[in-house]
Parts: sequence; C-alpha cells; structure tokens
Amino acid sequence: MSESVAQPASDASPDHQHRRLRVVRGQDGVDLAAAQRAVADLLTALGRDATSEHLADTPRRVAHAYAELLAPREFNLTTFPNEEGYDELVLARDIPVQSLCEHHLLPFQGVAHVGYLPGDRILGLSKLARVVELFARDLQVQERLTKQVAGWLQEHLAPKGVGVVIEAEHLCMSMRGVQARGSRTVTSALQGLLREDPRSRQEFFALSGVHA
Ligand SMILES: Nc1nc2c(ncn2[C@@H]2O[C@H](COP(=O)(O)OP(=O)(O)OP(=O)(O)O)[C@@H](O)[C@H]2O)c(=O)[nH]1
Ligand SMILES: [Zn+2]
Repeated sequence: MSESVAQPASDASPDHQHRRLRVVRGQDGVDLAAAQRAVADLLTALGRDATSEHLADTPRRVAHAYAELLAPREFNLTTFPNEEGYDELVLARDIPVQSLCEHHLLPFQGVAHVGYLPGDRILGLSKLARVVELFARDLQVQERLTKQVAGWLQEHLAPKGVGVVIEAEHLCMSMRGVQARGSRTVTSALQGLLREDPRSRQEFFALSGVHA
C-alpha cells in the first residue's frame, strides 16, 4: 500500500485546523490482459465455449470486475483537533462490508461496527467506512480484515482505544460446501483502552449491538 500526504488545508483558522493524509492503494499488480486470458482458460476448462457470442466478452468483464473489487477508492484521511476534549466513544454502526474470501474467491458481505475513544484528534466520520473499504477490497479472511482496520486506525489516528466488529455471511459457506445459509461470522479486534478497560470494552460491544 502506498500513501502520500496531500496539500495542507488553505483555511488556517482555528476552527478548520484539519489535517489530511491522502490514502491510495492501487490494483497491486493486477495484470488485466493475463487475467483475461486466465478467465477464458477457466471457461474452457469448465466445458464452456469461450468463443460463443454470449461468453465472448466475459473474460474482459471478469478481469475488470476483479480489478475493481481489489482496488479501494482513494480518500483523504481528514482529522480535526479534539478541541472540546470529547472523551467518549465515537462509533459508526452497520458500515457495509463487501470482500472476497481468499480461499474460494467468493464474496463475503455484512456489516462492520467501528469505534474509537479519541485522543488529541477526531476523525472525519466518513473515514471509518473508508478504512473498512481500504482493506475489504482485497483477497481476505475476516479475521485479518478486522485486525487490519483496527491496527490502521490505531497507527494513523493514535486514539486512546479502537474497536472493530465485523459480522458477515460467506458465500463459500452458504452457496456451496456446507450450505449453512444465513450463518454469519462475527469477529472483533480491540486495541488500547477498549481492550484493557472492562467498562470501555463492554460499552463498545453494547453500542455495537453485540452481547459480550
Ligand atoms: N477462518 C476463516 N476461514 C474462512 C474464511 N473464509 C472462508 N473460510 C474457510 O476456509 C476453509 C477452507 O477450507 P478447505 O477445507 O481447504 O476448503 P473446502 O474443501 O472448500 O471446505 P468446505 O467449505 O468445508 O467445503 C473453509 O472452512 C472456509 O469456510 C475466513 O474469513 N476466515
Ligand atoms: Zn471461502
């Protein structure tokens, strides 16, 4: 992943002392032409006529679809000084999560609840969902995705604590294999006070709607 720092905000009045970090993750080595050839080979291997009118353009579509699913959108990580000394939890509930399981290349999807206890700075609210997408648009396992979101926020925001819960249904578990339709997997990652302080931890899970 590569990151670059954007221009500082031009409005330097105290109310607008925000800082921005441009967060960029490209398609990390996606070779579209090779992917297209591989999809054509897969169709042939599956006994399909990859040259038929219906399938002729499918390799191109699939290659582009995977490239898109593996490339999170760029965003500015905008933070503001915590001038009011806000010291309670900030929690964004029910952030949609869509990712691809690295074992079967099938989607898993659900919601994330992401919260933090502010330190010196607070975060633009939309950025919690942006960070989820940053790691979800990858080949993933849910546990790693959960930890990456928490670790990244801890590193870049330096809050007093951070917590992430993800609840997701894996199509590899519901459409095929065990076919446990409707089963959702819940994972969590906590850092700082949300991990160490029982009251904060309990409050985070309560606000997330998870009974711990
Ligand atoms: N821990 C974890 N496992 C996952 C995740 N996504 C998929 N899996 C599991 O990865 C495992 C891969 O196991 P294998 O036995 O190699 O694959 P399989 O033969 O297709 O297994 P079945 O799904 O049981 O048919 C399966 O149990 C999947 O349910 C995830 O995010 N986290
Ligand atoms: Zn899977």
